Amino acid sequence: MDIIFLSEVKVETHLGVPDWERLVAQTIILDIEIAMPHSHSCQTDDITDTIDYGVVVSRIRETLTSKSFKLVEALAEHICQLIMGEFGAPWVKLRVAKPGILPGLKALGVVIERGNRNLS
Ligand SMILES: Nc1nc2c(c(=O)[nH]1)N=C([C@H](O)[C@@H](O)CO)CN2
Repeated sequence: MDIIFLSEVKVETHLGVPDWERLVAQTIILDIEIAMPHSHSCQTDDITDTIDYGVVVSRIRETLTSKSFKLVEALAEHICQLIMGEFGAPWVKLRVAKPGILPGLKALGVVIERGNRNLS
């Protein structure tokens, strides 16, 4: 299985349980692993045979600027479903970190995996 990774992707979004928290956009940090449906591009050297990671980042930024979530869990689910649904990835692992929310810790958040990495 081949994996595309996107490390420490900073995205502006409206997120938080209390209503006041969602009034102003905050920066979240994503670490993403995306399984490829096949490894054809390793032989063909052709961008159309793979998942274009630039397009993935653009779609994530686009959707997270237009949407608002209360829970990091719900935001993470939305991003995983977007990547699998729009880009045909059979498996995604996503870490969503909210920095600077609680005193005494750097960041908090969730890690979720969706799909089946053995399908690729
Ligand atoms: N499991 C979770 N717990 C909490 C979340 C969350 O998204 N998932 N969010 C909050 C608040 O938004 C907090 O980060 C700031 O007030 C609390 N707990």
